[in-house]
Amino acid sequence: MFEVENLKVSYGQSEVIHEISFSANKNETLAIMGRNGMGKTTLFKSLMGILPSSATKVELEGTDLDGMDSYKRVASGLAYVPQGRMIFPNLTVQENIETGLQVSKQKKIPEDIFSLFPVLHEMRHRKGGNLSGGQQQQLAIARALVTNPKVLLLDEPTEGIQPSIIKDIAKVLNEIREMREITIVVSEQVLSFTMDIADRIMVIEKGNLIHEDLRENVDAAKIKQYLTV
Ligand SMILES: Nc1ncnc2c1ncn2[C@@H]1O[C@H](COP(=O)(O)OP(=O)(O)OP(=O)(O)O)[C@@H](O)[C@H]1O
Repeated sequence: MFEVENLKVSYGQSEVIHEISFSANKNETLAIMGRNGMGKTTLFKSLMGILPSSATKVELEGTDLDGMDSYKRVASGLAYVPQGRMIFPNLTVQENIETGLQVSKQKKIPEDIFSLFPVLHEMRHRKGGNLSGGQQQQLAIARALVTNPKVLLLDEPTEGIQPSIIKDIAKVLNEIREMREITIVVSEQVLSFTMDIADRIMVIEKGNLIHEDLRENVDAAKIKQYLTV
């Protein structure tokens, strides 16, 4: 279980995340949806320890992550696929994935990574910068997965990706959850995508979680309203 209680994040004097609390179970996918500027990236960066925050609890399966450096959070089981993917354009696909291996202390990329992403195997000697947006997204997910996370955080994975490829990303995230039984927390603006992967959908607005539905009870019209300006 991944538990966050009363998380606050500020830029200088300006508080942009206001005492957010949520938890996500093992083998659960939670989507946090909201428009641009509502605080999704700030929330994820603070969970990774990239931005300072205060909370009464940030815990992963009993391990207290609050105040921990990013690299220790990764070693404790948190992995992050940032918005914009942030792969290394001048490293090959294989080298990009290998940067994640340092954490898991494995030497070789596990076989299941290439079974999940056959295209990355085909392209393993190409430079990351020469991949399409969808392929780069797969690469960023693969790089995060080789750290053997218990929780995978993905910040707007569909951004800038064409609709047919969005379906593939949804499929692979469902496969990952089935294979590894991990927790996935994804920030998104595309409801059709989150309906394909999420067990639960929350809405973030101006740094507050203001709405929550189980997928089977989703009021699509209401969520779409929150997502349109
Ligand atoms: N470095 C920063 N300094 C000051 N304010 C910031 C900074 N980064 C973001 N903000 C503000 O924090 C709020 C939340 O931004 P954030 O980027 O987390 O939103 P988001 O939901 O991820 O949006 P997007 O999808 O556009 O990235 C916004 O009001 C934004 O202007």
